[in-house]
Amino acid sequence: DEVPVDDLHDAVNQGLAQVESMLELERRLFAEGLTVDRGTSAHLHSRMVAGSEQQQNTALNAARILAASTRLKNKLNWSADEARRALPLLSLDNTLLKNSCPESITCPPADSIKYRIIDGSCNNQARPDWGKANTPFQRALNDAYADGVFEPRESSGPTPLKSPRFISTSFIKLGATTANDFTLMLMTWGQFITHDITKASSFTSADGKTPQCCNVTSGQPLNPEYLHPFCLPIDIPADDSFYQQYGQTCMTFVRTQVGADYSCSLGHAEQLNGITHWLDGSMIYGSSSSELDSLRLGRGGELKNSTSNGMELLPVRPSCSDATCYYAGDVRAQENPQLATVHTLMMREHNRIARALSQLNPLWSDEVIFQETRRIVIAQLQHITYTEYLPAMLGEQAMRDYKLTPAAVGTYAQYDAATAGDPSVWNEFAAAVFRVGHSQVQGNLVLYDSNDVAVQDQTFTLSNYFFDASKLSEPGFIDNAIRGLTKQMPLAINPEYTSQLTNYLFKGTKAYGMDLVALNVQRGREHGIPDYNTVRVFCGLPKATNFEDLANEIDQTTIDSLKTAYESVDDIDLYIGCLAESSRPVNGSLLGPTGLCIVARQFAVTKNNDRFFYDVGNQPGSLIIGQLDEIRKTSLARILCDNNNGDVNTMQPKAFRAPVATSNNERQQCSLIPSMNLTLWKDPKATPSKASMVLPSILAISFSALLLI
Ligand code: HEM
Repeated sequence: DEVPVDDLHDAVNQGLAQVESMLELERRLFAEGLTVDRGTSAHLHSRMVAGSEQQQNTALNAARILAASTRLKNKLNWSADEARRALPLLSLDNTLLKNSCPESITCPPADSIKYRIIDGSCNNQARPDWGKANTPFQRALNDAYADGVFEPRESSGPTPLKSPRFISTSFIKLGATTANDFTLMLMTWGQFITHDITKASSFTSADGKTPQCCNVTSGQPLNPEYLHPFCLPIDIPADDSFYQQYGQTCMTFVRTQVGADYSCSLGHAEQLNGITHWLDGSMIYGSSSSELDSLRLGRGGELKNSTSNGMELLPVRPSCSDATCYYAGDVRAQENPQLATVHTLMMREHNRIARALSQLNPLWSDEVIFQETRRIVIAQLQHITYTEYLPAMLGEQAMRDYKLTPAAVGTYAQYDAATAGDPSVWNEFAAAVFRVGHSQVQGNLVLYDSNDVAVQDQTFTLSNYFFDASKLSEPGFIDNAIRGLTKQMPLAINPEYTSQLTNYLFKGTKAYGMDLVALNVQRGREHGIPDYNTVRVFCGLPKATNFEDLANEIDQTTIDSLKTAYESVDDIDLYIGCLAESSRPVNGSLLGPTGLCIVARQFAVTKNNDRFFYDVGNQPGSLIIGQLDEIRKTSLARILCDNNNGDVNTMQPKAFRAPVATSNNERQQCSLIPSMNLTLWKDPKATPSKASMVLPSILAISFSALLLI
């Protein structure tokens, strides 16, 4: 039915007013000191999920649209389903919210775009916004907001869902079962590429402050009148086996910034992805031109760096004095030292290639060398992810079933802009499923010397080094960490976690930190992610009518612990369901069927809709066949060999797999590991011809002659 125009305008006015009062309340709360303090775990967490200034503006505009959507839904007494259906049909074009909609993007002609635009826009001319930074996630399934707009998912029955911390303590076991066929690099690469494609930022004020959602002095919940509207603190049961001793019954949690899409209509909340959705090296190069400017050296196509103890390290922020001074294309680069090591190696790889291209093509400008190098590094990143990482996570069968394997010869012929779809990251993937990788995290990091012997005094505990990459400048650290990452095993993906993540996340100098499992569960609920049973059906599995129906995919012990956490089989959080499934992984994969289906389909979406994907031919940005063949020789092992501090001379060819003879993957001399031949990038047009070299010499001679006179 038609919605009365007056009701629409009223809702718009009320939406605008509601956000104004939110800002007013925010000023009052912040004046009373209700922001997160430096040095607390909440502060480190806010660094992990910090949004840019541009993101904050976009998010506030979207909050206005959301507030109007809720007002209208309430006014017209719509059910959640009615709201879901009707709101997106209501255009804001003729309302005061028109200015809150994103402005349309104009692209240069497709033929002229040889290199990816840094913010991810204009990959597909028909939808220039697709994949751009600061655009919303998309969803594989309908949202599961309780009100069809923004209220977190609720229980399927009369009893409310249990607190995420309760779910964590009743379902997750502390343990350290390892995945013996793999290396810890599999975990770190998973985190590295996560930071290339997805970043949900918590709501932050215009001046970059994060609301505090608990009473930090007492550790108890805040009085509701002090709660910022974007706060959604996690209840900690009073008898919690860990936090009880510290008197904590509240874990701070801020909801994610929301975004508005280009349809300029009302609708449910869709969270904002602060970085480009493409697998395009944005964690190396940034997702905006200002970020890129701050990363480029401006000479020889290189990236900025710093030097310490003779080592090339990430650049250091000016006038920074704490442990978090390095920076890269993503603010999470120093979240842990191993991740910062991989960032350092990829920065070095960029500079290594830039120097080689500059030698081959002395006449190329900084810009050309930079862009050609960036294109090669992104191609390597994609190649390693699709030929080494994903086969290890998903198995060879799934690589075939989901057509994820890039072309081994020639080019991939099927890219067509007219049929390419939306490449945006799926909310279900980012807010729930891919987070199962957290289960692979080791609590103690072991480093190995050049004899592959563990260096006892370099072994460290993760929670002492969150957002502290100071170790990277210690002599020997990077090379020993490379050997550690390619020798130490990750934990298996299963319901066992290290307490470093479940009790000590971002603890800093305190005795306790946050619980990442609880954060993940709360995040899934507040993003309106559907429950596990619903997603099972989307993935082709039968709907379970009771817990025992899960027995084909989940082992009995794990089903029993699901029963302690949930009243109904329809309540299971997607992230927890996928962890539970990995107790019975699909043959050849580390994931159960639902987790595998979502991860595989996400990576298909990311690859197939990307005009610049490295094996796509016949596009202005395509690599020529000879170059593509060189990219195919690349491997993570080669990158580790090429960019260490000089002490890593051997490496197993498959760096994500254990260095053992039984799988024909022993460490071998680096010289035996194939490498790219960069002469394929020698530009015949750009080589100084004899004539062009004669001219400058004549000029130089004449100039000296003039000086002599
Ligand atoms: C030491 C290692 C790691 C730590 C400390 C860590 C920590 C975190 C934290 C604090 C968040 C934000 C939680 C929230 O408030 O919602 C997060 C998000 C996430 N993590 Fe990790 N993580 C690690 C490794 C990994 C790995 C190995 C993977 C996957 C293989 C992964 C995948 C994700 C994903 C997909 C997100 C959501 C990102 C977004 O959309 O913003 N993480 N992680």
